[in-house]
Parts: sequence; structure tokens; C-alpha cells
Amino acid sequence: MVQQLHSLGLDLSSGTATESELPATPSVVYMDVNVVPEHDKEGLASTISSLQGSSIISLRASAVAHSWPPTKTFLRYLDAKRREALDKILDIKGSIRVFCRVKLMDERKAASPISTEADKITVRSAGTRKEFVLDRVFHPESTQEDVFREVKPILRSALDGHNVCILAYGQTGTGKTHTMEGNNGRPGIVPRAIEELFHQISQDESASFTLSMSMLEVYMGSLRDLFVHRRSPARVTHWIPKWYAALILYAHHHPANHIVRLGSNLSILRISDGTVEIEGLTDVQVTDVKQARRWYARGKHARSTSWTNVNDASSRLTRITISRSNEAVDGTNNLVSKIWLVDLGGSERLLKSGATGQTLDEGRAINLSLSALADVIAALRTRRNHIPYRHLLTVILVTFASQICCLSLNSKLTQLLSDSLGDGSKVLMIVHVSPGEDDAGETVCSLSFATRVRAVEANRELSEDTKKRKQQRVAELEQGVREAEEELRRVRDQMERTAKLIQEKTNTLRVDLRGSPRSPLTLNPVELDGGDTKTAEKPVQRARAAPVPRFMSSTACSRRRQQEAAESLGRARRRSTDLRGSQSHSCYQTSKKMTVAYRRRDPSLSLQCNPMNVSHDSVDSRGSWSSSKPKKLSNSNPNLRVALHQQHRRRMSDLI
Ligand SMILES: Nc1ncnc2c1ncn2[C@@H]1O[C@H](COP(=O)(O)OP(=O)(O)OP(=O)(O)O)[C@@H](O)[C@H]1O
Repeated sequence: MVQQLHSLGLDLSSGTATESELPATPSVVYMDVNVVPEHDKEGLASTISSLQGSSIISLRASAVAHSWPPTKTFLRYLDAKRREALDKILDIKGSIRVFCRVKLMDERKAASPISTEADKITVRSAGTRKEFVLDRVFHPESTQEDVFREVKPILRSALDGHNVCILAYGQTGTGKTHTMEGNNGRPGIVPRAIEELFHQISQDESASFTLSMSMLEVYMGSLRDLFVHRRSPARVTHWIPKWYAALILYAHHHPANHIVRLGSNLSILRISDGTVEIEGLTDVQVTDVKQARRWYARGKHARSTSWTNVNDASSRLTRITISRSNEAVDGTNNLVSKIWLVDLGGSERLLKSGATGQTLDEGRAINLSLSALADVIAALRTRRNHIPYRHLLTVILVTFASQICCLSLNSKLTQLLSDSLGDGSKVLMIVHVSPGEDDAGETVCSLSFATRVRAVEANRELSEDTKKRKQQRVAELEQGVREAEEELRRVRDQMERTAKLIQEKTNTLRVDLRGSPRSPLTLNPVELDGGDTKTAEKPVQRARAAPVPRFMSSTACSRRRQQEAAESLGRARRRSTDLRGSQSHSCYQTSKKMTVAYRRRDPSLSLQCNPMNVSHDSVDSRGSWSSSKPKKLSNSNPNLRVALHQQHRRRMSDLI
């Protein structure tokens, strides 16, 4: 403990640390000093000496309990620490990371030509052996959880304000959709990311967040909004002339008319600050996981029922826009970041697939698009002045002059993602390969592309020694992130516990006050008990029952007197019940007259000596004559009491 205080720049040997010696950044010591009431030297010195041996957490906890502003500062400090460590990790690991996932082997198939290690994949085929080093390789038995565990940190960095792009790439049928979407039992990256983002937001008190979502499909250079319902030509034919329907269907199937087919009305805008916007794309704000899941299901449904039926040739994109506002916390402005989750179209080699016609166009479009993507990433990263969107387009235009669609696609996909691929953004590409012998050639192609993308970031080829040191540093930083997160959790728990404790204490105090002799509490029950209606009921009932203003209500003393009076009244009643059977009305009349006469002579007497008069009125509102009146007589006139007693005895003896 003392060492930690030392490391923060406090001279403890003399015990004369002053406020000016406190570190500028909020820290444990800063918190401690807030616990010391006057920040005085002596107080600080004694606090420090009393703290020796106590745990640092309990110390912070006490600070949390004592002062709210430093707590918020402390939370922000911890959050900043965590973010800094996470940024460093991602920088060391590389802001372009390439993973490989090998599809689960079909049991009927022969031995796979692929062997995997943690960051290496080897393909043996036709007497050749090719080795590819990537950031992470997932073997065929890897689960969706394994994959998501590696993706999670990058999501956190999106919440911290970085643009993020996660792309699934690979041959058709190798599991791109399985990784990105998954199925009900095994959800993929997109549904998990949605859940994780909302979870992280709920935990983060350093800022307020707003999330919005869009989904679109890119096919042959057209963009389709997946949140907008479109009629299929098949449905259109119900209400238009047959010749016109035939024309539409012809247009739908003709490769040159792809834009007409999809009815794309979305255009990409590049704003001066470098951000990219899609004009006309639906962007829905989502406030909770359920709502986000519903919209995601809607987008998936729109794609699966796509009348173009081009799922394996189209790229599906989900965009999550995050607005982070620190205004409520420290007055800083909004920070907007984007997460692109992209399920790219299949990347088959055209020769192998033997595609013709439209399929050939699609294949060319996809391959060219992907190679353009790698070039664009490279250009953005090396901060080349000229980003080769147009250059690529020219090359493509020359090579495939007849395929205007290729040009369109290249520009669209790369332009769409350009602000999330450049410097400052985090890119994660998951290359999918098949474990089958037949697909070995395709696998080598995909892995070569992956290596090319990975090489965009310089210094990827490191010596073993450097790699080891890097891994060690990453492990340290990861430990730092875990500790910061753990501390954040602990501080939040402590805050909750403290708030609960305060509430309990307040309740107890109020209950005590309610029971106190001179101050019957009739405060607003909700205000009193924090909405706890069970405990709030009592004061309400009491308030309703009180016939007099609050300040006039009875004290404990008067209540005690009332109780005694009630008891003696009870006794008197029982006696009078016995008497009632024997006493004649005339006797009552006589005694009444005499009482009145007595009162006239000395009115104070009956009131003064008989508290029952008061209690009779207040306790027994029915005014039972038989209980109180004989009592009055007995108290006010001893002679009369004797006469009555004798009379009573005579009557009783008559009865016997
Ligand atoms: N790792 C895996 N574990 C279990 N099943 C898998 C795995 N990868 C893929 N599959 C299964 O293989 C089939 C094809 O996968 P998927 O549709 O995801 O491929 P794809 O690459 O997205 O194809 P396309 O390019 O046509 O979109 C699916 O039935 C999927 O469930």
C-alpha cells in the first residue's frame, strides 16, 4: 500500500504530504484524500498510517461511499486506462488482422490436405506444400464461441470510437454465412455482436450511446436496402399485362440490366471529412437487443426471399452506427463510429467452376471486387495520395469492357467500406476454406489473398524473439485490461451496495422517527420509502385516521394515559354490566341530578379529578352512560357512593 502511494509521488516518510503533491490524474490517493475531511496534512498523514495494511479496494470503497464526484472521476479514469490498454493491444496485434476458419470436414470425405496450428495453415496438394502464416487459424472443430472470443475486443474498440470492418471471405459453401449469421442453436458473429454491444453499453457509465442499424445487399454493382420491402416480378405479374410482365422478367434475367432488375435507388456519397454515406438507405435506431434482433431477422428474411435468388453471388452487409456522447459526463462532443459486418459473395476461381453467362459475370465481378479491395486497403494504409478506385476501374473497364456491371461492383463495395478500411479503423478478415482435397486449389487461392491483405500492414514478418516479446507485452496489456474491467466492476458493485446501504439506513432512521414520541411522521410515503408500498402504507393509514391536525395528534404520554383510561373504562363497563340488571332508572335519574348539582357548585371538580371524562368522549364515542356516570358519582361524592352501595346491596340481597 505504502509503496503504491510512493509510486504516486507522495512523500510518506515525513507524513507531510500536501494536496499540491497529489498526482494530477485522478487516482487512489486522490480518492483517499477526499475521504480525509479537511485535506489537512495531519489528517492525511494519520489516514495514510491508518491505511497501512488495509486493502486498497476497501479504501476505494470508502471513497465511493463518501464522495460522488471523485467516484465518477475514478470510473472515467479506469475506463480510460482500459481503453488505452486495449488500443495498445490492437496496435501491437495489428489493425488489420486476418483469421482463417476451416470448414467442418464431411465424414464421408477422404483425409484432408490441410493441417492447422494456432497461427499457421499448411496445404499439401499434388506433391506441393504451401504454408500460410495468419493471425489466427480456427481448426474445423472450432465453435462459434471460439471465433467470437477473438472478435470481441474489436467490438469494444468500435464503442471507443474506431470504425470497424469484419469481412467473411471464401469459396462458396465454406461457411461464411455460418460464421456471420449462424443458426438458431449456434448464432454467428452478427447476432452475438448485437448482444455484446448492448451488454457493453449497459456496463459503460463513461458515456451515453445510441445505436442504429442498416442492412443491404450488393449484387453486381447494385445496392439493395434489406429493410425495404420490394415486390418480386412474380407478384407484379398478377396485376399487369402479360407482355409487360414478360418484358420485366427479360430485364430481370439480362446481365446488362441488373440495375433495372434490382431497382436500386441508393447512391454512395463521400463527405468532405472522408466519411461515406449511403443516400436513401434505411437506418433504424435500436434501443434494445430485442428490437435489434427483430430488425436483423427482418433483413435476413428480405435477403432469403430475394427474388433475384443470388445469395451465393451477392454480398450481404450489416452496418451498426454507434453515437457516443460524453456530454453528460465531461461535456465533450459526439463521436460516431461504424461497424460493418460483411458476408462477401463466393470467391470461386472462374476456370474451375466452369461458369458461363450470368454466373461468369458474377464470378468475375466478385473476384475483381475482392482484388480491388486488397489494393484499396493497401493504398489507404500506406496513405498513398492516389486511392486506386478509379485506376482499378480503368483497368477493369479495359479488361472487361463489356461487363459494365464489374465496374459498378468494384466501385460500390470498395467505396462503401473505404472509410472503415483506412487508417485508424480496425479490419478483421475471416478467410474460409474447405478441408476437401477437391478444393485444395481454391483454398490456396483464398489463402494467398488473405496473405496479401495481411501484408498491407508493414512489419508482419518478425523474428521469433520479437514475436515472443510482442506476445509477452500483449499478455501484460490483456492482464491490464482484465484488471481495469475487474476494478470497474468492483467499484460499480460497491456503489450499488453503498446506495442500498444508504437506503436501508434511511428507512431505519425513518421508522425510528415514526416511532419517536414527539414526532409522528406523516411524510410522503413514496419519498420516505423509495416507492416501497409495504412500508409506506402505515403512515398513510395513520394520516387518514387522524381526526385532528398533525401537530395536535397525541404524544406517547397521552397515548399511555389514554390506554390506562381505556383499561379502567373497560373495568367500569364490566362492573356496570353487572349493575345494569339491578339498578333502576330512578336511581340513575337521582344520581344524574346530583352530579349536575355538584358540577354547578364546583364545575372544575369533576373535570379535574376525573380524566375519564376526556377519555370517555374520545375513546367511547357511543357514550355508554352505564360506564362513566356511576364513576363520576363515585369520584365526586363519597357520601352518595356509600348510599348507592347500600342500595345496591339491598337489591342484591332481595334477588338472593
Ligand atoms: N464450421 C461449420 N460447422 C458446421 N457446419 C458448417 C460449418 N461451416 C459451414 N457449415 C455448413 O455448411 C453449409 C454451407 O455453409 P454456408 O452457407 O455458411 O456457406 P457460405 O460460404 O456462406 O456459402 P455462400 O457463398 O453460398 O453464401 C451450411 O449448411 C452450414 O451450416
